[in-house]
Amino acid sequence: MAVIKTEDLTYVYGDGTPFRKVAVDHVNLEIEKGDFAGVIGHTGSGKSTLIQHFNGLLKPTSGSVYIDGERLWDDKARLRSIRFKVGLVFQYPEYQLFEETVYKDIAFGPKNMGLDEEEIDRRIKETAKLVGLSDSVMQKSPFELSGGQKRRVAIAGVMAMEPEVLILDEPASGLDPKGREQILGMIKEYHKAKGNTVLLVSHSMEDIARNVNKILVMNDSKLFCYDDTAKVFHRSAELEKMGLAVPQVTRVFSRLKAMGFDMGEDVYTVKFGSSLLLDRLGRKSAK
Ligand SMILES: Nc1ncnc2c1ncn2[C@@H]1O[C@H](COP(=O)(O)OP(=O)(O)OP(=O)(O)O)[C@@H](O)[C@H]1O
Repeated sequence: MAVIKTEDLTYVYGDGTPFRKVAVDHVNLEIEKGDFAGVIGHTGSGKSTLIQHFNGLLKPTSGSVYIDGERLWDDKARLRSIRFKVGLVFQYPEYQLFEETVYKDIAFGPKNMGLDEEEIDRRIKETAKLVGLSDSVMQKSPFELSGGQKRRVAIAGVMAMEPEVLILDEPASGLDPKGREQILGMIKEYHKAKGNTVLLVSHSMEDIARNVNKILVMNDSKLFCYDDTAKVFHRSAELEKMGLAVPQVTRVFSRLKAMGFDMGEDVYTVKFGSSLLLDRLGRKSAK
């Protein structure tokens, strides 16, 4: 069974006003348990509006959202437990840190879930390790930390709730290249360790290509596709028409393919690095 399913999901901002805007338009989607998916689309294509339906932050104007087969909004009292099941990390989550210590900040979500102290402590230690926060940092004020570290704390706070689905809206935005790598690497590690469903909204095709195995493309409020990374990058001409730059390495491989160098499917899974390219070219020219 799909962990997230939508049926004709539609959301309209400002309905009945002159500012009416259909932000999500009849989206039918099934996301399987364990998928690690990138959500891409140009600015204003509906990515954030779509994901905010998955934990009941937004109520569909029409259509339905199911989490683990349960239709959201049928029973409002159940929404709280859905929010524990589907963790949402907003852009710049570090602005929401407020506790005196890093430890207390990460503990906030698990405490709200009503877990006992021992379980909270176990989760905090496990999550801190996963996101690379050392013991010495745990009793510091989050405000003493660097920007990248603050973001780790904020993300760890949601991870410690052990949601079945973790959704992150632009988790690397505003960080320098090293910081981006670290945050994305840590999310990849989390997925590997937990096997939970992870959705990563990003403007950067390079970030997406290197990390996920599925891609959801939004275009003009509609779902363009939800498919394996390799298959989506195969549609590079259509993506470019939508203003979505295909990662450079993929583009190079596409051009080489058009020139008669057939390097097979795996190049679209974006195994970065010139060694692969040289290896493939070497093998081709040796034939
Ligand atoms: N609160 C709001 N009120 C009115 N219109 C909104 C609101 N939030 C978003 N919109 C509009 O809905 C459409 C979809 O916005 P959304 O933020 O979901 O897109 P996005 O793909 O996440 O964009 P970005 O990549 O810039 O974050 C856009 O046209 C946007 O202007």
